[in-house]
Amino acid sequence: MEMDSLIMHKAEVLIEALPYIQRFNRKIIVVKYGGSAMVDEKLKMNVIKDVVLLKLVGFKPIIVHGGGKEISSWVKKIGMEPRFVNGLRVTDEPTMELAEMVLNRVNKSLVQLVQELGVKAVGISGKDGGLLNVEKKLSDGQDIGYVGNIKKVNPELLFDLLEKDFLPIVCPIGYDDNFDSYNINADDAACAIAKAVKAEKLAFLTDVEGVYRDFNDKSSLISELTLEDAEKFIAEGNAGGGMLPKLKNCIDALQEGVSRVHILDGRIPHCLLLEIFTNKGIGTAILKSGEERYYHEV
Ligand SMILES: Nc1ncnc2c1ncn2[C@@H]1O[C@H](COP(=O)(O)OP(=O)(O)O)[C@@H](O)[C@H]1O
Ligand SMILES: CC(=O)N[C@@H](CCC(=O)OP(=O)(O)O)C(=O)O
Repeated sequence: MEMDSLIMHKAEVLIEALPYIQRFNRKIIVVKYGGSAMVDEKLKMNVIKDVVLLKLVGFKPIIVHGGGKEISSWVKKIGMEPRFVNGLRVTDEPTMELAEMVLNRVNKSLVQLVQELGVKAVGISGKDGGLLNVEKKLSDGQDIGYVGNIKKVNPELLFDLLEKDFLPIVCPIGYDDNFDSYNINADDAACAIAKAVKAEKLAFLTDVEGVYRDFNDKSSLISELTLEDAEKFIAEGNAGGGMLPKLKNCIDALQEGVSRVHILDGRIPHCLLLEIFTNKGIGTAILKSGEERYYHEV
């Protein structure tokens, strides 16, 4: 591209972003950053740069992160075999201890990256300020150990942090009423937090392009799903593995007041910016019927 047209193109990209910047000004965006999209430091930095940019242009982002892959690798290191039932980790006492250590470590590594970029971040778990109050979760009646079902969210601490211009980074560990520690699926934590703070947007960053109509056919990526489509998709058995809890959480979030939910490929550099600031968007958007995906007003 010629120098002049390159500069012009850059200006056009910024202008295209304008309605989105206006639309989301001072609005809360919850970004669920999955462990499967944390494969290397460069990728992590790209994701964090996007979130920092969102913050600096006036959005109020909250990161809720996972770290499932890293927990599994540490479980193996201590000679145990990771076990999952319906996408949830079977969490005995040693696994609980390890999961909390690993998630706290991931948490502080994200805090560091944000702060290296000059934005103030505070890393907390669901224990802090009573953010996530849980009860023991059973999976199809089966005892899967210290896995938490979120009973109540107390978002006060998050509002205080946002008010003081901090970027909150939350790891999915919580207490029950007896102050026993529980491991929470990070998608569940992100959804519960997005509902409690009435987020404008909830974006799941994962390791697939989005939702495929047929998981074995990579050309069947769905760019938009209505709530009803998503319910039908699940009922027909098309969502397996980790996508099932993710889609259920998407439906729950939309029904409980979150305006837009997205499933994005966190391995694509700057996937968040591409989704939020361009008229093309990427990944899968789950919308209420009649809602438009893009904003055009200036
Ligand atoms: N129809 C589908 N479309 C996309 N992904 C699917 C589908 N069905 C099952 N999956 C699985 O869901 C996974 C994403 O969920 P998960 O592994 O829990 O990610 P994360 O760690 O980001 O939460 C994908 O890697 C894929 O294997
Ligand atoms: C109960 C349960 O399954 N907890 C998850 C918490 C981390 C998580 O959800 O991480 P991802 O988002 O990277 O999958 C786990 O132990 O793996």
